[in-house]
Amino acid sequence: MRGEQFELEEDRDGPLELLQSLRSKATELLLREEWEESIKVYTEFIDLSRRQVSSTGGSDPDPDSIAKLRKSLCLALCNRAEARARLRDFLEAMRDCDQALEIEKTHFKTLLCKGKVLLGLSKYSLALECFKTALLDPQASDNLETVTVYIEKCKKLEFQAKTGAFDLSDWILSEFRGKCPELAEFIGSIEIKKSELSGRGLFATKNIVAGTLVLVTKAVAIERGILGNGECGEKAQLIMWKNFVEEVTESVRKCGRTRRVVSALSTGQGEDSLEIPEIALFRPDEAFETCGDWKQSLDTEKLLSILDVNSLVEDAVSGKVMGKNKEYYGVGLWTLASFINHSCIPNARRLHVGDYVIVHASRDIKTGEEISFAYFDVLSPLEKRKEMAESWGFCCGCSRCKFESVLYATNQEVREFEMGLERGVDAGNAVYMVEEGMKRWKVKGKDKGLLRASYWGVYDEIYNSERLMKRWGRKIPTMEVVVDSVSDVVGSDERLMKMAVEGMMKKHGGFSNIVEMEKIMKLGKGVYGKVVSKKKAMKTLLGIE
Ligand SMILES: C[S@@+](CC[C@H](N)C(=O)[O-])C[C@H]1O[C@@H](n2cnc3c(N)ncnc32)[C@H](O)[C@@H]1O
Repeated sequence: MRGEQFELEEDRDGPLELLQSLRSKATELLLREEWEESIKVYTEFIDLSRRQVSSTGGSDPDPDSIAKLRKSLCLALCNRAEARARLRDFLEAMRDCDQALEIEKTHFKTLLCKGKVLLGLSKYSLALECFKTALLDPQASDNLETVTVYIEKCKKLEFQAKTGAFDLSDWILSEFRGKCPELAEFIGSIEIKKSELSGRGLFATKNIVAGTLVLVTKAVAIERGILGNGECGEKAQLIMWKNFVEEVTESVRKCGRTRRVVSALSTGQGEDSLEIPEIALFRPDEAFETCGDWKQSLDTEKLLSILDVNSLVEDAVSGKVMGKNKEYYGVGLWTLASFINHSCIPNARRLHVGDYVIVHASRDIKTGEEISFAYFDVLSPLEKRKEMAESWGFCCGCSRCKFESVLYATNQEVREFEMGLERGVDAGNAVYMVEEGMKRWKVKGKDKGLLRASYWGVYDEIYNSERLMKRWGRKIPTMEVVVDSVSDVVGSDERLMKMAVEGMMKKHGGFSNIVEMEKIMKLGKGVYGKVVSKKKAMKTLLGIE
C-alpha cells in the first residue's frame, strides 16, 4: 500500500496538500481496520480529487498531473470498495469498483476486490471472469497464488450452484476440524406457489429422491451465543435477539435485493393475499440486476413481524447443526427457506453449516408435492401438536391433523386411550392397545404410521426395555415394522435412525446384515442428505464406525 502512495509532493498548493493528508489518514484508518471512518475520509478524498481533476483539466491541462490524480482516484475508489466490502455493503462496494475500473480497466487490486465482492454476492461466474481478467495484469505475477486460489474457489462454487453436488464427507471425517467448507447458494427443482396449508409454499417441479438437496441459502443475518440457564439465559436470548434484529436491519438497509426478498416474506397476516414471487428473485445471478436498486423501504414494525414469523433456530427438531459447539444457540433468517410451511407429515429436513442452511428431502417427493419441514416435534400426539402450532401462531392445516381430528372427534375409545396415556399407563399395554385399537378403528396401511408417530413415546419406551419386550414383544409389531411405517409418513428422523441402529446391534451384535444396513443408510441419507456421499462419513455420523 505504501508503495502506491500519492506522488504530488512537488505541487505545494492547498488542495493537493489537503489531498495528500486525507489520503494518508484514510490509508491509516484502513490499515487499522476502522472501516466506517476510512470510508468517510476516502469519500472526502474522492470528492476533492474529482473536483481537482475537472478544474485541472479545465484551465491549464497538465497531462502528467491529471494522470497522477486519476491514478490516485482509482486507488482510493478501490480502497473504499474494500472497506465497504468488509462491512458487507456489497452494492456500494461494486459501484466503487466499477468506477475505479472506468479509470483503469485492468487495475489489479480493484479486479481482486470486485471478484471478492461478486463472491460475497454469490455471483460465481462473474467473479471467475473478474479473477481471470486480473491474471492478465502485470501485477498478477507477484500474486499468482492468491488469484489461483480464488479462481479454483469460483470454479468449485459455480459447479455446486449449477449441480447441487455438495460433499461434506471430508470435513465430517476430519471431525469438523478447520473452517467449515465454503458453500454455494443452490436452488433445486422447486417453485413458489399458493399452498393449501396457508399463503405460499415451496413445491417440487420434479420427482425428488430422499436425500437430494432442495436448496442451499446463506443467512441474511445470524446471531449465535451461549445462553446459560434461568434468568441469565433469558436475558442472553433477549440480547441476541436485539443484535439479530439490528443485523437484519443493517443488511436490509444496505442492499436493495435483500430488502426486496425480505419484504416478500410473510408477517403472519393475510397470507392468502400475498404476492407469489418468482423463484428467480432468489437466484443471485438473476435477481441482483433487477432489484439491486430497489428503493422501497421496510418499516421496523413490519420487519419485526417478518422476523417473528420467519426466523429459524438452528437447533430445531427437523434440523441438524454441523461442526459447531453444541452449547451454542443460533437464530437466523434464510429467505427462500422461509417459504417452507410446516407439516406434521414433513418431507424435508435442514442442515446448518456455517451461515448456510441446506434443505434436503427426508423422503421421496413427487412432482407437484409441497415441500415441508417440521417446525416442532411431530412424533407427538395431536393435542400436543396443536399446542405447539398455537405457540407458533397458527392452526395446522395438514392432512395428518385433519385425519386425527376426525378420528378423535368420532371415537370415544381414542379419547379414553389418550386420557390413559396422560395418567401414565404401562408403555407395553399402551402400544398393545393402539395396535389392537387400529384394527377396530379401521386405521389401515400408511395411516397406521400416523398414529404410531403420534404415540411414538410409548413405542420408544417398549423397544428400549428388555423387560417390556419380554412381556409384550410377541403381541406387538417388530421395531423394524414400526420404524418403517413411521419414517414412511414423517420422513427420516434422528430418533428413528438411532432406534434402527440400536435394534440392529442388539439383534445381530454388529452391522453385518446387508439388508438392514441398507435401510439404516437410507434413514441416514434422509436425516443428513446427500451432502454426505462417502459411506465412511455417513457411518461416522450414524455412530457405527
Ligand atoms: C415461515 S412462514 C411459511 C410461508 C408462508 N406460508 C408464506 O406464505 O410466506 C410461516 C407461516 O406460514 C403459515 N403456516 C406454515 N405452516 C402451516 C400449516 N401447516 N398450517 C397452517 N399455516 C401454516 C403460518 O401462518 C406461519 O406463521
